[in-house]
Amino acid sequence: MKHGLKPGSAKTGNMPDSPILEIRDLCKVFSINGSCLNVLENISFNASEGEFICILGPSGCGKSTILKIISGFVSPESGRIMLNNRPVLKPGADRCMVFQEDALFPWLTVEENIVFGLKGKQDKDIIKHESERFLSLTGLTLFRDYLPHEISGGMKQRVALARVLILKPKVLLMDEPFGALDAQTREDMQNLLLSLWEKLSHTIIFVTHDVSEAVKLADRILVMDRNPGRIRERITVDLKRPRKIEDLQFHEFCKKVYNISCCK
Ligand SMILES: Nc1ncnc2c1ncn2[C@@H]1O[C@H](COP(=O)(O)OP(=O)(O)OP(=O)(O)O)[C@@H](O)[C@H]1O
Repeated sequence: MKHGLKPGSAKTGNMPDSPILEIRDLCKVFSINGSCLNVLENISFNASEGEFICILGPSGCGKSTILKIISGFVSPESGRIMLNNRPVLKPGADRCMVFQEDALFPWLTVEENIVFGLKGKQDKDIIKHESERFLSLTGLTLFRDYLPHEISGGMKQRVALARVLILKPKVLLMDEPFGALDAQTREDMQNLLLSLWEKLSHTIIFVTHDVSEAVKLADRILVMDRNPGRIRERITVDLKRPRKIEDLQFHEFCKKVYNISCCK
């Protein structure tokens, strides 16, 4: 059972006292052609261990910038990030990112891509063991010797997911990872991600602009405004899991979130 929850239940608003990730008062300004763009203003939220948070908002509201700041690749003007009570000041393997573009190494096989981050850090037996485990968890065992150009877009995203999960990050940062996939593959990937999350208990911060994707996946949804990017609303998704888009309750919840995210 993951993070002390009953299987099939969503978290309610009662988060443990000590979050794994604390984001406090993040502000970010980008300078473009001599003028300043106030991209993020006072972004604050916590994530509990094993929590699945979706950040939902319109294009340009700063969703990706939040992930880049958490990953340590972009510095905020002000504010702080604490991971396990330690300040985040630079990139680290405890925070891994999955993007919309798979960014696999085209000259490496599926298996070589998956174990790439372990090379030189673990001994051969452990790498082999972990490789088998993650190939199996992501349904890629039969495709281990294929090159990226020989597999489908959904399979590439499975490789991208396995490649970061094998590093056992504390926090998985996902930037519209399924945005380029067709509807059926996208649903398959959402289900795969949820099953991996149940087994591996990662904390996930997932960016999307798709309301039904956020409702299907999240324990909590942070709805953002733009210009400047701010958190307008925090919504606990108290629907039972697994969530099915054909259920009336799911549909009603999506309508509620849609109304919140669309009205000013
Ligand atoms: N390195 C940069 N230099 C200047 N401006 C930037 C930079 N990165 C992002 N921006 C600007 O910051 C704003 C927020 O960008 P960001 O990519 O975080 O938004 P987003 O909500 O993820 O958008 P989308 O959903 O379209 O990906 C945009 O106006 C973007 O042009």
